[in-house]
Amino acid sequence: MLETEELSKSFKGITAVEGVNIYMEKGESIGLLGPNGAGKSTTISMISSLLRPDSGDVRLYGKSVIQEPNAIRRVLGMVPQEIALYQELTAYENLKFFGRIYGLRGKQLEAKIQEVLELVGLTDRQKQLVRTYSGGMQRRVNMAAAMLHNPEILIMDEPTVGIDPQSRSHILEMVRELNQKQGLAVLYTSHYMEEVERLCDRLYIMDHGRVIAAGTKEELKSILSGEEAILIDLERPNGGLFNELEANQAIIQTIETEKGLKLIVPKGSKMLAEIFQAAERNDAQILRVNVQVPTLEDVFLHLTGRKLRD
Ligand SMILES: Nc1ncnc2c1ncn2[C@@H]1O[C@H](COP(=O)(O)OP(=O)(O)OP(=O)(O)O)[C@@H](O)[C@H]1O
Repeated sequence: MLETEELSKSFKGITAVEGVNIYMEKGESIGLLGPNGAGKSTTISMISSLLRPDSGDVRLYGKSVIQEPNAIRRVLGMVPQEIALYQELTAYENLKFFGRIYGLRGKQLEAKIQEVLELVGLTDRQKQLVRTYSGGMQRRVNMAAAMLHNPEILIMDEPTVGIDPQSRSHILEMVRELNQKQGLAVLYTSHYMEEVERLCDRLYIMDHGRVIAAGTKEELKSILSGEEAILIDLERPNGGLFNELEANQAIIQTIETEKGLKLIVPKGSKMLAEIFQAAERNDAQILRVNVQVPTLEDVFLHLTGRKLRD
């Protein structure tokens, strides 16, 4: 249905996106995952025809979006990262305004406004000024606005950044239902691994403007199928232990965590005795040790050498 061909974009000599190929089938839920500055927003701006690529193209049902931008605007609902609403109008008035831009009028517009308000759970609050809403509620109005023209594809740019946990959970649930029950195709960008794991069928991992890995969650995790993670909770951080483990050739990666350390080791390697000996040598108090199968977070770390969020 939708695909990009070698999309590239630079800003004043800085490469934001380079050679990105992404495709999306009808009704699919795709995640675009990467740290800040990876090029996610730039990519979706080009997909939605808001930004012209330096080279490459976007195709909707085989036709170039650059040549026919209106075709994608008709089928696409876009929820931008920034809240794009009139603060001094009510949610209802905002939706009326956006509905008119989409060419909706009269009873049809009225019915659609009520339908999308219901969808985002704001029917009861529709007559209140948007500025009195929480960030999460404003984001929900943004989503409602993106749904007014019955889009086939919903693109969401980090929709849960900076909002309260209740609204976050509400948004995730809503997106899942729209995708699974109504067959809406979703392109979801995030730097929260758990969100894309919950929502998306397939993932593209971006870093420094490029797609560095793509596939289903299972496919991506199989990159690390030969590895496992050992989580070590320490009474307090211990630099000596970290340095010793980091220097150990048998350990693939040593990462500091909130509670202590995480080691990526070859599957089945019998490292525990060695870890306890190292702890003793460094006077480190181990509270708990857990062995874990790799997560998508580990896959990201493996591919980039960095954590998703610092
Ligand atoms: N309009 C612009 N002018 C100059 N540089 C830009 C512009 N838009 C993006 N960039 C740069 O391009 C790179 C990619 O940015 P982009 O916003 O696409 O990343 P992102 O993955 O969406 O990150 P974030 O989560 O922070 O939005 C960054 O280095 C950014 O500073």
